Amino acid sequence: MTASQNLTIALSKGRIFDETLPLLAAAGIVPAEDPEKSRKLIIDTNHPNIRLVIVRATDVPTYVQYGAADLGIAGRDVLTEHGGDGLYQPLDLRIAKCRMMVAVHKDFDYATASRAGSRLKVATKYPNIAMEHFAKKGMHVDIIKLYGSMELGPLVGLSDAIVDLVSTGSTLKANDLQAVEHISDISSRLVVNKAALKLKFGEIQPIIDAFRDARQPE
Ligand SMILES: Nc1ncnc2c1ncn2[C@@H]1O[C@H](COP(=O)(O)OP(=O)(O)OP(=O)(O)O)[C@@H](O)[C@H]1O
Ligand SMILES: O=P(O)(O)OC[C@H]1O[C@H](OP(=O)(O)OP(=O)(O)O)[C@H](O)[C@@H]1O
Repeated sequence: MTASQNLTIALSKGRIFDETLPLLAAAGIVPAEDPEKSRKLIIDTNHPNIRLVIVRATDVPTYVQYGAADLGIAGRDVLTEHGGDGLYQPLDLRIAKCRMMVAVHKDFDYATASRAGSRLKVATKYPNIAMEHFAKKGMHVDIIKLYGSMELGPLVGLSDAIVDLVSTGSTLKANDLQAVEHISDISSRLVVNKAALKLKFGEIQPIIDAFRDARQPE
């Protein structure tokens, strides 16, 4: 019998970690620590050869692409912005579900602004997704790249619109914004380094199978 190979799984703290815990459990993997309580970036598990690395959500594809992690879990938003080079995406895990939307201040006349051929200023953390969306509509936009709190953009005159994630809608509502266009449905996916899948197939495939069986129905 050959010894099991080491596996590294990249996860982000917060909702992805929380929603991944039941899937990990279904694969028999239990983290030794809670990353919310620990400052450690490498978390051991009940398997001596499986460890978790805790990284920013937007960095998960990069760790997996370069093979610093064999597997990772990332939102479709993050994967689309990254481009997906070097990544095998076998499974939609149906977690961290939300929608990518265009939103504006509730008093802003978006219908007119988007028709008149005027340039629209759009603040977003997702410049590629936003560019593609407005290009398809034939609209000219100036993209302003932000790293968070996009909802502030229209309130302080930084932008006319935002492209951001919406779940309950309460962040938009609390900031007098409204969604005007749906760009795409978002959920998180399992991503696997393509070389690791070949070299560590015996370790990785059972995890893919366990996640597939344990995910919520559509
Ligand atoms: N309100 C939400 N409801 C459900 N899923 C969400 C929501 N906001 C974001 N997500 C999904 O969860 C993923 C992780 O979001 P999270 O808030 O943990 O990281 P982040 O703060 O967006 O990323 P980073 O730390 O890299 O800036 C996102 O990429 C998206 O796919
Ligand atoms: O429609 P809602 O249920 O209000 O959710 C939408 C909010 O969720 C996300 O932010 P998040 O909570 O991840 O904060 P962060 O981007 O600062 O991490 C997103 O960027 C919105 O601001």
